[in-house]
Amino acid sequence: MEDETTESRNRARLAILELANMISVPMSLNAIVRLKVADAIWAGGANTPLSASQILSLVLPSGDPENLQRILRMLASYGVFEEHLIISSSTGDFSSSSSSSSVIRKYSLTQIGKTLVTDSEGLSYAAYVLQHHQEALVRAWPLVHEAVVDPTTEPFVKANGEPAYDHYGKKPEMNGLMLKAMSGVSVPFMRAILDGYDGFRGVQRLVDVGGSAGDCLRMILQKYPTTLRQGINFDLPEVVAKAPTTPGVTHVGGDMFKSIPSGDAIFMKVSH
Ligand SMILES: C[S@@+](CC[C@H](N)C(=O)[O-])C[C@H]1O[C@@H](n2cnc3c(N)ncnc32)[C@H](O)[C@@H]1O
Repeated sequence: MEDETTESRNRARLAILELANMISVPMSLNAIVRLKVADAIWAGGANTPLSASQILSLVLPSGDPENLQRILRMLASYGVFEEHLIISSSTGDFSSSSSSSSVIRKYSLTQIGKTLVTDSEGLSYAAYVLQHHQEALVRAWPLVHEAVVDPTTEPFVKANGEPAYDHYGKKPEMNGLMLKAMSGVSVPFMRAILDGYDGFRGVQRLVDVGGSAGDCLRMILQKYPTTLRQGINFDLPEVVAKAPTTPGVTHVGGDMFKSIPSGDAIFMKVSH
């Protein structure tokens, strides 16, 4: 039998513990999004390193800075924040020790952290984080093994009694969050695509199947204002009912499994 004390065996034990506790990472991310920490640190571009106490004073009337610091440290280890250790002679900050010279931990945003900052259009990846950790989805995760035991009913349905999009459609707050999450992810993605891709050149009537709020079509229309005459944003009726009015974009509600509108070109983009 293999030696139980070998280095590789010890590494494996640590790895399985880390995997078992992995849920703490997205849940911490969810917490800092709910607390709006990224916008507080960013402060219009300042991105000045702040202590947990300083961040807390910006986001809540009161709270526990030590617990916030635990979350910040955890996410710093995953590259969301940069931790700055500041040597101070004496402060009232909880994060410093009582000795005459102590260390204060401060946090700024990394490139990853900046994806959570609300931009001038009111968008960021924050809604995507929240969308992925809303209760209905979280309820389904412990049932993933059921997809193996009985694949006829997906875990989401077992947990919530109906398929995800039926569920979203009945809950305006989930529907709204889904629209915001998709816009937050798709606008920067589409900007990057359109920088180097010109496959929509010459298309006059373009259909986006599952187009959500219609952001992708809006951006394509902006790139081809003279040739692209009509964008058809096709999505579920509840979704297009909430989509903003956009010049050149016609919102059409329906079920893509039944039929989709015709066009010179039809595209479909998933968020990831
Ligand atoms: C992952 S989102 C992608 C949204 C958008 N294409 C983007 O990339 O930002 C999937 C979209 O498909 C839509 N959808 C789901 N089932 C659909 C159906 N049966 N018919 C039409 N649209 C559907 C959802 O409402 C949602 O807007």
